[in-house]
Amino acid sequence: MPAPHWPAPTATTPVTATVTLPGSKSVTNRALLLAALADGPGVVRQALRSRDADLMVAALRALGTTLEPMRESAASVDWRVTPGPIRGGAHIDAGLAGTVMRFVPPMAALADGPVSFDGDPHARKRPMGPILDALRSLGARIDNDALPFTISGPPVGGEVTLDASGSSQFVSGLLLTAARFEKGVTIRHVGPPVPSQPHIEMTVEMLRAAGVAVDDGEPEVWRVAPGPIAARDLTVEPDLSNAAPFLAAALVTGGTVTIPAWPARTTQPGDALRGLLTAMGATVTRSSAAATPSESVSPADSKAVSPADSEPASLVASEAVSDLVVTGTGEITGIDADLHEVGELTPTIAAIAALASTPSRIRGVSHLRGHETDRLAALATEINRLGGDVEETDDGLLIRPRPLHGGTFHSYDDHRMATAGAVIGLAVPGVEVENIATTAKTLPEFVQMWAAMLGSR
Ligand SMILES: O=C(O)C1=C[C@@H](OP(=O)(O)O)[C@@H](O)[C@H](O)C1
Ligand SMILES: C=C(OP(=O)(O)O)C(=O)O
Repeated sequence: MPAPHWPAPTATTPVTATVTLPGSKSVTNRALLLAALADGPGVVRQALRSRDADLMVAALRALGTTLEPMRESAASVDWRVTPGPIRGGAHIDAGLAGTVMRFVPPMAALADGPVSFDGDPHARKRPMGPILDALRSLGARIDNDALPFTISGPPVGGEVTLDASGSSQFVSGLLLTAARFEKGVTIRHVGPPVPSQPHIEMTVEMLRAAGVAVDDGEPEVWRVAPGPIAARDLTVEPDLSNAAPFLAAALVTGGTVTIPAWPARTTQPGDALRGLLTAMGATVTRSSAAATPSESVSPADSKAVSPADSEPASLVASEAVSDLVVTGTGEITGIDADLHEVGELTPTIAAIAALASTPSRIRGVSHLRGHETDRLAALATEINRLGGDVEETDDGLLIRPRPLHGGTFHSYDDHRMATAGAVIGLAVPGVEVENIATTAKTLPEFVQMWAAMLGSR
């Protein structure tokens, strides 16, 4: 029997809360994969625990990597990762995780036997063609153009041309394993612009921090020399994209939300929230003040690893962090924004825009049709179901102000749709989110954290 819909809590007063977020999905899954490919045992601290991260852990174990928890809590875990010979004969469940279905196949191609992949029903619809074709031209054999498929190798590497306009993960996936291919890999993108550039920068930075030579000097070309990937001890930053719905609550309720440990410098696209929320009427500041314990919201775990007791930070981990403080007035201004580089923020920005007093236009995100669901269609359908006025365009959404009413907000198994419903529910009584449990993809404790933010625990 399906779980009952989640009645999204309405905020009756301005929210005042400090919200501590677990680790970034994108950094966690890159760090684990690189550790599995490294030249010796390494450590990944404050790794996220979530469905996508669990799927990555299971995939790496199936391929012969040993992952042992050194310290764990409900929301995060410090992993000791010991690489092993890459084992064939494995079956990998990618779930609905882009980082598993695009990052693991290049590693699996190096296994000593065939490796099969499958995922959730919708995962079979997510674009895979360009990365599978690229792996073929580098020497792998693959029996399909999407999930499910079986891959065998080994690929020797070399030069490949692909169209990565559908997903930056095609580039990141090849880059992460490229140094382990005999000839390395040169990737040349041909086609409309590649989205999510910060995620590619994240990949390049993490590779360089592991001693891999990456030349990205020529636009849309990435060259990775063959060589070892150094084992590291790194600490994962908090997930700034998952900060989005919580920070949205400050705008929607005219309150203040503080996120501790916001990195001074990061490749996470969530950092763009500072500018986006300012444009929508928030005041955004950084402060080094410690969180007030009584107001603090963190995933329910008494043993949580706090950034303060972690080991020395790596390049990717924050060398300097501060609190990010977002304050709203309750009045929201619409926005005209190209979210091409930060597409995963779109559902939250659209939810805030649906509550604004002026129209919004979101552009540059046609690739969102290949995400967990067609996010443009899903956002338009669900906001309009609540009485909204949202129009899909070729590459985005037009969102015009209109009073909303309660009703069911479908999540389409998309964590960011579910949290978008929660944001709207803050201001609109009677919103019920279908399948709120899908937030487990990247933030299993979303419901508890949301309730705690609203002061109802
Ligand atoms: O590499 C990554 O970790 C990600 C890249 C982006 O994918 P797309 O380029 O497909 O949007 C982003 O949307 C996704 O959530 C995570
Ligand atoms: C697009 C997303 O995820 P994935 O890594 O599965 O592509 C996302 O988290 O918004």
